[in-house]
Amino acid sequence: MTQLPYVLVLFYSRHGSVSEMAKYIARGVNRVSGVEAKIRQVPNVADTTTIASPALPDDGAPYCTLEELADCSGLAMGSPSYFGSMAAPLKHFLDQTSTLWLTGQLIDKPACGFTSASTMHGGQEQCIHSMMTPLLHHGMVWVGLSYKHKELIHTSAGGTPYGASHLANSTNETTLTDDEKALCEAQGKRIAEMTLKLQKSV
Ligand SMILES: Cc1cc2nc3c(=O)[nH]c(=O)nc-3n(C[C@H](O)[C@H](O)[C@H](O)COP(=O)(O)O)c2cc1C
Repeated sequence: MTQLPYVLVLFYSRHGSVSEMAKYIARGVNRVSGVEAKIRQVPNVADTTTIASPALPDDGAPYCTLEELADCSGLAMGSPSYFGSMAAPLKHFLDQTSTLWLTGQLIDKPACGFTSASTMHGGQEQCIHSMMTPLLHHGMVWVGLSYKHKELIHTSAGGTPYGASHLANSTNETTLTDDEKALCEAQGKRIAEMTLKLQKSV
C-alpha cells in the first residue's frame, strides 16, 4: 500500500492549549484528499543533564523523530509563546536538524506556525515569526492565513495573518473559541493544499 504524503503537525505544549490547536490543524489537513496529517510532539528539555522526559510520552502524540521531519511533505509547527519566542523544547529539536539542512531535505516544502499565549498582546505574532526564521533557513516556503477567512477580522481572541493563535488567558484555558477553531482548520487546510501544489511543481 502506498503511503500518502503527510503534513507533519509538530508541537510542544505544557498545559494543553497548543496540543488542542494541533487537533484542529490536523482536522483541516485531513479535509484535503491526497494528503494526511501526522501529529507529533517534542519532549520537554531539562535544565540539568538529567533526562527531562520519559522515552515515551505519558499521553498525547508520539515524540517526533528526525526522519519523520525529513520525510514530511509539509509542516505545521506549534509552540506556546514564551517571552515572545518559541519554547525551548521546540528550539532544541530544531537545533538537531543540521543534517537535514546540509542535505536540503526541507527545501521547497511549505511550512506554517501556530501558537498560544496567555495575553492578547503578549507576543503571539513575534512567536510565530521566531518559528518562521529557522524554517526559512531550511528553505521552506512560509504559508500564513489570508483575510478571506472572516474570522480573522472578527476574532476577539486569537488569530493572526502570520498563523493561527489562541488566547489562553491567565487561567490556561485550553478550549478554543469558534473563531480560533475555524482559523486552525483553515490553516491546516491551506498547508495541505499548498503541499499538494508544491509537490506537483517539482
Ligand atoms: C516561561 C513562560 C513564558 C511565557 N511567556 C509568555 C509571553 O511572553 N506572553 C504571553 O502572553 N504568555 C506567556 N506565557 C504563557 C503561555 O504562552 C501560555 O500559558 C500558553 O497558552 C501555554 O500553552 P500550552 O497550554 O500549550 O502549554 C509564558 C509561559 C511560560 C511558562
